[in-house]
Amino acid sequence: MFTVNDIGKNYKKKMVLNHISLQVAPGECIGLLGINGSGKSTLLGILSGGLRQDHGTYSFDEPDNTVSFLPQENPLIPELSGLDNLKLWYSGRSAELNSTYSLSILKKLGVDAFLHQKVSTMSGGMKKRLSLAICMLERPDLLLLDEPLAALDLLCKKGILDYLKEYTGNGGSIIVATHEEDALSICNRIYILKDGLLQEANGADYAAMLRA
Ligand SMILES: Nc1ncnc2c1ncn2[C@@H]1O[C@H](COP(=O)(O)OP(=O)(O)OP(=O)(O)O)[C@@H](O)[C@H]1O
Repeated sequence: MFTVNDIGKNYKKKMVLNHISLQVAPGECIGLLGINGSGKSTLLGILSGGLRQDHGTYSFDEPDNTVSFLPQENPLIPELSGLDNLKLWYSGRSAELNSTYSLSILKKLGVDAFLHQKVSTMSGGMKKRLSLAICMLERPDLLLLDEPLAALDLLCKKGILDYLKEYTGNGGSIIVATHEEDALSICNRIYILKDGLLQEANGADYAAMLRA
C-alpha cells in the first residue's frame, strides 16, 4: 500500500496543493483529472521525490518498494540512439539491462524494433514507449504517469494501455494524470484535483465537476 498523507505545496504565495491524502493498493490504478494548471504534475513531481512538499508525507507499507516516474516531457537525449539512452540510464548496471526481464519489457513495448535509431528521428509514440520502458526496467512497485497517452495514435494508445493493464494485473500500482478518456478506462478510482483539493469522482460527470 502507498499512502499519501496531508501533502501541501505553495509556489511563493500561490497555493497549488492543499491537504492531499490518498491510498493506492497493489494492483490499483488511480486517475488524476484536473484542468491545466490544477497541480497534477506538481503532485506527481512530489511523489516521485523530484519536488519538495511544504508539508505532509508519502510512504509505502513495505520500505523497499520503489517508484518510477514518466514525466510529461520525454526525458531522453535526442542526439543518442534508444540503446545509448538505455545504457546511459543503466550505466554500471549492464547485467540488469541485458537480463531476460529487461529484454522482455523492450519486446513487449515494441522498443526492440527501433533501439538503434537516434531519438531525434523517433516519432512521439516511439519516444513515449522508450521512456516507459526505461521506467519499467527499474521494476517499480508504483508507476507515476504524467499524460502517458498525449498525442499518440489509437494503436499506440492501445499498446500502452494493454501493457499497463498487464502491469496492474501483476500487482503493480499506477497514479496517472491525464486528460484522455481512454486512460480512465484502466482506472479503478478517479480523482478530480481542483483549487488544491482532491475529490473522488465516483462515476460523476467529470466535465461538470471540473467546471463546478
Ligand atoms: N516552478 C514553478 N514555480 C512557480 N509556479 C509553478 C511552478 N511549477 C508550476 N507552477 C504553477 O503551479 C500550478 C500547477 O502547475 P502544474 O504543472 O502542477 O499543473 P498541471 O495540472 O500539471 O497542468 P497541465 O494539465 O497543464 O499539465 C500552475 O499554476 C503553475 O503555473
